[in-house]
Amino acid sequence: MQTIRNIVILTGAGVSAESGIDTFRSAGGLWEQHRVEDVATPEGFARDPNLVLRFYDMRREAIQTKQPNPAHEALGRLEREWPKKVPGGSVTLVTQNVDDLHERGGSLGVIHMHGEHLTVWCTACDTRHRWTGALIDRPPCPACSAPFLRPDVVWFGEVPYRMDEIFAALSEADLFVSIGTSGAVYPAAGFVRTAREIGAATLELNLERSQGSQWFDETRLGPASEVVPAWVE
Ligand SMILES: CC(C)NC(=O)[C@H](Cc1c[nH]c2ccccc12)NC(=O)[C@H](CCCC/N=C(/NCCC(=O)O)S[C@H]1O[C@H](COP(=O)(O)OP(=O)(O)OC[C@H]2O[C@@H](n3cnc4c(N)ncnc43)[C@H](O)[C@@H]2O)[C@@H](O)[C@H]1O)NC(=O)OCc1ccccc1
Repeated sequence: MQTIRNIVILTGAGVSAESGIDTFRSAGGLWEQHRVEDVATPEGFARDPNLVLRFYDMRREAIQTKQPNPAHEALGRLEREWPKKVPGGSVTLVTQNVDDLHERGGSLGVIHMHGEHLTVWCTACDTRHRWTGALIDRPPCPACSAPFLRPDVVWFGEVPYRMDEIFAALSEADLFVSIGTSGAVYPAAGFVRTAREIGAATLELNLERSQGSQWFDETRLGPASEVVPAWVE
């Protein structure tokens, strides 16, 4: 039995579903209400910036009324307890989510590979800042005062954030765990195969089988608020 020291965890929208945040591909999900190419691509933003800014202002407002659930809290606990239990051991939490529920659930150093809704990006002076107000009102950039702030999220066709850190953690992983993701979006959906290639054990915790289930040693089905605390305990 391989000793587990370094754990890499990837989460998706499913970990926040029970906090009342829409997932993307489920019935009535975000991608049913909005065309991806209109609201989550640089081309869509160029075509109709107001539509995109309203879409992210709406999501940001909704997310701020939500609370972390037992899945977020259990992952926060794991991150704190694991190094005590396994000296030198590590937990790296990578999320595709732009919400801050992992942080409010007690996780530190979360890698938001697709960005965060609480930061904004000035496309005039290429600086990032804490979100201050609805972007539809074109608030001035705190650094250059230009009115060109956009959501600090990774749109389709854009390069995800902190990929080198993610691949460095994957290359050291003994265990890769995927939670609440459909495995539909790359490069995140490819991490399980990278983990397998370097010999890590792979575990999927999800409500239903995903597009990547065949790549996992084990899949445990159920709501994240139940299967994640059960796995952490
Ligand atoms: C659609 C797909 C085919 N297209 C892509 O993957 C594209 C193109 C592409 C690249 N490589 C490829 C290879 C093959 C094919 C296509 C590609 N990828 C890109 O463009 C990426 C950028 C993609 C990022 C796009 N931005 C998002 N989000 C931010 C904005 C925003 O949030 O608005 S993606 C967005 O959608 C994805 C949604 O997926 P999930 O989170 O999984 O959510 P979903 O609703 O689909 O599923 C929910 C799951 O939870 C489960 N669930 C539900 N409730 C619960 C519950 N209660 N408990 C447990 N589980 C639950 C469900 O069963 C389900 O399985 C997330 O990634 C999310 O961040 N960029 C890139 O590749 O750049 C180059 C590159 C690559 C590598 C290195 C350098 C350069």
